[in-house]
Amino acid sequence: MSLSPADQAKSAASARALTLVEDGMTLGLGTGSTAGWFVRLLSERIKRERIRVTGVATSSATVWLAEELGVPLCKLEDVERIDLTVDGADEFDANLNLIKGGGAALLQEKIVAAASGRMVVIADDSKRVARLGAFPLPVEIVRFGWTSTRRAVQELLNGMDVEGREISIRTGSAGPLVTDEGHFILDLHLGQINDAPRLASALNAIPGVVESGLFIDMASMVIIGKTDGKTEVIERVVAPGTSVDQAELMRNQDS
Ligand SMILES: O=C[C@H](O)[C@H](O)[C@H](O)COP(=O)(O)O
Repeated sequence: MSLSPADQAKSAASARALTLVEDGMTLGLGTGSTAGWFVRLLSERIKRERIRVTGVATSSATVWLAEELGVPLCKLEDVERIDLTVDGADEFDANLNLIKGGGAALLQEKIVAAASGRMVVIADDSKRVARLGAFPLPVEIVRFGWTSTRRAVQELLNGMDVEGREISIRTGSAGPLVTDEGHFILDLHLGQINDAPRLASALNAIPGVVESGLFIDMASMVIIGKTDGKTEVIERVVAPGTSVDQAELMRNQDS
C-alpha cells in the first residue's frame, strides 16, 4: 500500500518514536492522526516481538483505537507513573513548547504528559513554527457560566501581547462540542503569541478555565517525520520543567 506524503511523514516519526519503547514500559498514548500511527505501529510490534507494554489512553478515540488493535490499556489512576508518552501536536516551536487540542483531547493529554517521565512529540514539518499562535489555541472551559468565562478570557487577551483576539466556541454536530471530560472548548485566534508561558499561566488563573492547549516545558523531544521517510530529532537536553531560557536544544539529522 503506498502512503500519501503526509502519512509517510507521520509513519516515519512514529516508527522512530517506537524505537524508544522498551519491554515492560507503561506508555501514554496520544490522540490524533499522528498518534494514531504510533498506536498502529505499536500494536504490530507487540504482536511481532511479544513485548509487554501497557498503554494509558488520552481520549475516548484512542481507547477505541487501542482496543480495536489489541494494545493493552490501563487507567491512569491504576499506575503510579508513566514511563513515556508519545503524542502529536498542532504546533511546536524551537523551545519545544506546543499548541495541542485540535482534536479536543488537550486535558487528558496534559494530565498524562504531566504524569510521564518523558513526553515525546511526533509531528511533520507543517507543525514547526517560529512562534506559536497561527493555529487557534484551544482552551477547555467548564460549561457552567461559559459566556462569563469567555468574557474573562477576552478581557485577558486585551492586555496580552498577541496579534489577534478573536474567540470562537468550538461546535459539534449539535451545538457546542463537549469534550471527553464534559467541558466546552474556546478557540483563540491569536495569530502570534509573543509570551506563551505568560499567557498559559494567565489563562489557568481564570475561574472556569480548566486548561489551555499550551504545553510549556513539557516535551523533551520532538521527532519530525519527513515525506521521504527520514526523521529529524530535536531534543531538550535539560530536564523538562527547567526554564526555557536555560534549555539548550540539540539538533540531529537522521537518515
Ligand atoms: O486534541 C488533539 C491532539 O492535541 C492532537 O495531538 C493534535 O491535534 C495533533 O493531531 P494530528 O496528529 O491529527 O495533527
